[in-house]
Amino acid sequence: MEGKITWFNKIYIKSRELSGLALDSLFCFISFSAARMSLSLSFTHPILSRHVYSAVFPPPRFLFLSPHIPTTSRFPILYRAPQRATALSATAATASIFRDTAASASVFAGAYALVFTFDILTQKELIQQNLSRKLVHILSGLLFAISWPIFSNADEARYFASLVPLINCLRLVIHGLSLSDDQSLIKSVTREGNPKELLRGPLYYVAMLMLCALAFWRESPVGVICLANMCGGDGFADIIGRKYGSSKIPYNQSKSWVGSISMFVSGFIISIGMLYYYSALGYLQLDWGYTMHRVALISLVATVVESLPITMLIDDNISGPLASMLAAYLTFGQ
Ligand SMILES: C/C(=C\COP(=O)(O)O)CCC[C@H](C)CCC[C@H](C)CCCC(C)C
Ligand SMILES: Nc1ccn([C@@H]2O[C@H](COP(=O)(O)OP(=O)(O)O)[C@@H](O)[C@H]2O)c(=O)n1
Repeated sequence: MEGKITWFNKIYIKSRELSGLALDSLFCFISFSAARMSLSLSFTHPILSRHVYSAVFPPPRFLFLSPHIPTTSRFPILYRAPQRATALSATAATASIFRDTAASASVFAGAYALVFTFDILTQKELIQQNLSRKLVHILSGLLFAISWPIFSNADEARYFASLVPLINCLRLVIHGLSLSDDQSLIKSVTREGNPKELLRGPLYYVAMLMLCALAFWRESPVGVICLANMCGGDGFADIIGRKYGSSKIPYNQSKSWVGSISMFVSGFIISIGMLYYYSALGYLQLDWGYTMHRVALISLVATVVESLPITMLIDDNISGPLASMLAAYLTFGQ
């Protein structure tokens, strides 16, 4: 089946060189119909370097072999992926800059609001300080990754988005060195209220957000999977492991089986959720059969690395994300 399909796509590509839109549409329609009729058609074609869809999760409404022409999304605030390299006119470029500046400001305001909200909840003793910090850990990175589609389709959009973690890195350094005092930040983000704590876990965490936005952005599954495991997986490992983790891991008495299992399950579920979000907006074309297996492997790698007794050598906000990034890059190849 796979060999025949490879020949089919070679014919399709040749026909695209020789014919016009008519044959192009015909082949795409036939390919699309064949793909949807199969139970789990999945192949990667070296020329196309694409994964086609399984019929289980029908692809978003666009031609799965050809890039999709941007259309107005069901959610006008979110941009669908640009499917053909369209030269941006000067007007469009200016509009993109305004759009991305506004998006950066909004996301930055969201970051402030998130930390301020949990500070108030902690001050009013509505939630414990440890839980507050972990919820900030879980929500900050995931909401940051979820916000990426509000930026424009311009190539520079990722740099505007990365301004937010960059400014937060500066904020953490300034307050971590006690050059200025921000008790709201210190209480929401540190364990014992020591400003110097800002220079370790939180700083590495925000640096990873910036790295994922710059290096992978919306067009690669690697960044969102990495953040799903660092933010969601590690966050729930702490919350559930701290509460129910009586049975410790033999090689690391500060970590528990329940905590690690929680990390694996939440990292996997949140990764799939993020990938489906980006797939639904047209940024990713995934075969869900293979994707599920790959994501499970990546979450397992992240969980094992997080369980290792190496925190004194390297913070788990560095080791975990880097391990996830490497595993995701090797399995997804992009
Ligand atoms: C508590 C945090 C990290 C500590 O991790 P660990 O030591 O417990 O392993 C998270 C620190 C978050 C930071 C202060 C704020 C980051 C904001 C982010 C760049 C943008 C979020 C935007 C979104 C729309 C809320
Ligand atoms: N795999 C894990 C991870 C954390 N935990 C629990 O969560 C607490 C904090 O975990 P951690 O040291 O990784 O915290 P962070 O470095 O992520 O802030 C641990 O002391 C454990 O009680 C667990 O039981 N199992």
